[in-house]
Amino acid sequence: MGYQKIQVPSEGSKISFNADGSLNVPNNPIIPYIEGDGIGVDVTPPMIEVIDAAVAKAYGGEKKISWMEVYAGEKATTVYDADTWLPEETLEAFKEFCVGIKGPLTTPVGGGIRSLNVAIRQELDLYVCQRPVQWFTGVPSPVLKPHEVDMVIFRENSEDIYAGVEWKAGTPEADKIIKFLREEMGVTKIRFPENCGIGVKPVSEEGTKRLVRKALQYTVDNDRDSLTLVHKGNIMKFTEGAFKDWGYEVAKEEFGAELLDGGPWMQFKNPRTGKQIIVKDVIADAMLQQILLRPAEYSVIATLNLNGDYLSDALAAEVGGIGIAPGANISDEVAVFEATHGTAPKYAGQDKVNPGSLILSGEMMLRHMGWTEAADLVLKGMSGAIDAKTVTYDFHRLMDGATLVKASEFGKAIIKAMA
Ligand SMILES: NC(=O)C1=CN([C@@H]2O[C@H](COP(=O)(O)OP(=O)(O)OC[C@H]3O[C@@H](n4cnc5c(N)ncnc54)[C@H](OP(=O)(O)O)[C@@H]3O)[C@@H](O)[C@H]2O)C=CC1
Ligand SMILES: O=C(O)CCC(=O)C(=O)O
Ligand SMILES: [Mg+2]
Repeated sequence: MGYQKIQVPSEGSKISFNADGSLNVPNNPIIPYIEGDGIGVDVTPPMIEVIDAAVAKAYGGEKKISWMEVYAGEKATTVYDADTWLPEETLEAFKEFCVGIKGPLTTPVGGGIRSLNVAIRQELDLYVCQRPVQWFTGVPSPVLKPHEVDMVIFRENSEDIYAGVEWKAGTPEADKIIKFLREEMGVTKIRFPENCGIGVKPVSEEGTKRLVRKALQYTVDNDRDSLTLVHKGNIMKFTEGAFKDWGYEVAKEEFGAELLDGGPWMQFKNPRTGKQIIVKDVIADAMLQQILLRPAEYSVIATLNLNGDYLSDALAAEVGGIGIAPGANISDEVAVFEATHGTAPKYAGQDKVNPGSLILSGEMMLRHMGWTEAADLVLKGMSGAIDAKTVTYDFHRLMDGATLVKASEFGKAIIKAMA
């Protein structure tokens, strides 16, 4: 399509799909990226530099990414107009080019615009938020055995209270919903019905099953030994509880899982390796304790949107913090890779923060594209830079004898360590 402000690179071509549903990645793919608000200016350039260096080293010039800037957030309001935060053509570009990456975008608390990050996930139906949590040797950690932390969160990305279906206290809309609940639905448990905000938590069978299906398939493909459904189903029975029940149903109906010792846990054999896979569930509050005290017992996690948000940052803290926690938002057609952290406004523009989260999101992107040699080099570079104790402020403040480097210098240290 013709774009208004987006400059499509003259070199390069689109990633597309083969008839069997696999990705067809040309040697010179065009990859759209959003720089991001706040520290976006600090982490996006090193990400591009590191990914380009890994691709060049892995393929000796045979492959190369053509980066294409697309706009969202504050930058969009300057490139387009003051009211345009998420241009339609940005979404179109992600759809057309199938694979992209983004820096963080600001969301005001309380009032103002709704989350652009959530809007991108909703508009493109990126229903899986995949966030791997893995420790790099030498990274400072508050847990005793950080090497035991190796989990992959599959967070449902399109439903739940996170979808933003809510009304402000005192508005006619909130009052109307409260009146309906009390007068037509017999609800007596709204403690203070006057001046009360109301939020809705949609959780569907379809939304749950497509997420859990992806998580179980990942468990099989990556020879993981368990999948844990994390929920608060004791309290929210028909949303979080239903998520658990539908999750077990997918395991039973689509993966042949059977009850383990009378249930509710289940098990099935990995059809690829013959190894046992346990499907279990843990209540969300207990899970926040479990991941600290018994991390070795958890591998793949499937959970609803808000739980997944909380778990992502909590788990990231165990392996060095959100400065190094990557992520991906994936649908059946489009994937947009994204750091777990936000815009950290107090550090914006200082070339100070850890670009590791976005760089590792880039690593996930390369793996998604099938460019595994380049992805492996990014991991090698990251490990090497940390081994050499050349680290940004977040690691430096917790590491003895380390050399403090800027965001851009950390990128260069990664590239140096790829050699
Ligand atoms: N996907 C997205 O785009 C996301 C956007 N946001 C948005 O970002 C804004 C700010 O949110 P906030 O709650 O402050 O959360 P942030 O993730 O932006 O920052 C919280 C703290 O995490 C640490 N941190 C974050 N990024 C890095 C990094 N790259 N390197 C090292 N440390 C880092 C800093 O800790 P310390 O102070 O200890 O140095 C920082 O103060 C909000 O508008 C929020 O809505 C939030 C999350 C995700
Ligand atoms: O969209 C936002 O502002 C916050 C999103 C967030 O924290 C996340 O997805 O992890
Ligand atoms: Mg978050």
